[in-house]
Amino acid sequence: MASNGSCNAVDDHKENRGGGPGAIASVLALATANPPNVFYQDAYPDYYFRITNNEHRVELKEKFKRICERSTIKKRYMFLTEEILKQKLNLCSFMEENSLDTRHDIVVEEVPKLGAKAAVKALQEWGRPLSEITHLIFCSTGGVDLPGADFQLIKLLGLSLSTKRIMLYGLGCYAGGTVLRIAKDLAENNQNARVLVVCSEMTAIGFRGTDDVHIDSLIGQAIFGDGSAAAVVGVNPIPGMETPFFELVSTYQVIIPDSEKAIHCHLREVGLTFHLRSDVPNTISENMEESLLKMFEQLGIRITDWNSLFWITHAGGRAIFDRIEEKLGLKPEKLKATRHVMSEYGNMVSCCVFFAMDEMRKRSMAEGLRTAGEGLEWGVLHGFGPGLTVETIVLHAPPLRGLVSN
Ligand SMILES: CC(=O)CC(=O)SCCNC(=O)CCNC(=O)[C@H](O)C(C)(C)COP(=O)(O)OP(=O)(O)OC[C@H]1O[C@@H](n2cnc3c(N)ncnc32)[C@H](O)[C@@H]1OP(=O)(O)O
Repeated sequence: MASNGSCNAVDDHKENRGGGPGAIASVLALATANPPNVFYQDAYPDYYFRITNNEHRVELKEKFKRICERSTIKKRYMFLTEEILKQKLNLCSFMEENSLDTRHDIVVEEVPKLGAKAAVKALQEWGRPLSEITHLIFCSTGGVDLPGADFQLIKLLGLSLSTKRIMLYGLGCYAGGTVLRIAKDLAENNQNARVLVVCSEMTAIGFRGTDDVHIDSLIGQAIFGDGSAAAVVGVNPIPGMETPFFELVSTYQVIIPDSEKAIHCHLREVGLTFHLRSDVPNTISENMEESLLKMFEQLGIRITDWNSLFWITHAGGRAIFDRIEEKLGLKPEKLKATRHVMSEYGNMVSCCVFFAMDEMRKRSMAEGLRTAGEGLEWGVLHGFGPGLTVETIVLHAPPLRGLVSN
């Protein structure tokens, strides 16, 4: 990497801000959670074709096996168990009308609870009084309700009733970047703000059987999993009490032109449908470099090798990581955290970037590295999803100052 001086870029950024010096938001605590039920990918084709009553589709099952194998996923967690599905057979057909109520009964109840599981852990790690949480951003693809999952979470956690809430439904996989972008703006522009960010995603909104035609829907059944993640974001960390793991230096959201039909999902009486074109890996990878160059240029940093950064990328699908590596000349270890998330949990929509961030920081600390970003100072976080929408965040990882493995 060539730069105008790594830390200077952050200092310049601080000085240019209306919020005054020091007003740069950091991730101060982070945690993840999953439902208890684990599904191993090598056994999943048998289970899935049996539970959805599709065992007669022998060739399709073989194709599903190939997709599962090539996904590089080892296991996923899901709230829906065989026991539950046997009682809710309308979730097991391909397009059962009137299944939305069944799905909603589950996700409206369970999405806030799963979110609370991660939030409790993040708040514990943060260690400050609950009353210091000023804002809550809650994000979930499914479970639209009034009052929403944000309201339920306030009750579950016992947060102040005057916590300022933002509820984001239905964004999809780029939302991990979106919530951090909004958290940064809130934290940097409201004195003493501490923003609790929570993502909670459940496949119950779109779990379904299969037909012979819609292979993209079948890919969704092979890769998505349930999970939740939470982070506390704020400026001016209290020395000795709050640890800034990753500074959110700058953010960028863009729609890739003419890619509207590449990933789209629709909430119908049959639940959330999932549509995916096979050009997604190419489209995402081909459009990544331009945004990165633009962002680093604005910070006065010239990158000559993308391997000089640490990478936190949405665990969307194996073929996407392969194309990104090829396109940007990344060494295989650069997307290690993302590939780890894909392998151990599958695609958990908005939560994936937080899982990758947590994995990276824990590994960095366990290995005694200088920063939570694999010992490096600068990194990027990418969320991508319907639109195609890409969220990019430039991250700065300050020195860990003697923190040891947890
Ligand atoms: C929800 C959100 O908001 C955001 C998201 O994250 S959406 C999800 C984004 N993820 C993706 O786009 C997945 C990217 N794709 C992949 O990771 C890989 O293609 C994969 C794991 C699905 C398969 O691995 P692969 O190396 O491509 O294996 P490959 O042998 O070529 O494909 C397996 C089969 O799937 C089919 N296939 C792959 N992608 C397909 C697609 N998009 N549509 C239809 N069929 C597809 C192939 O034709 C192939 O069929 P045959 O075995 O009969 O030839």
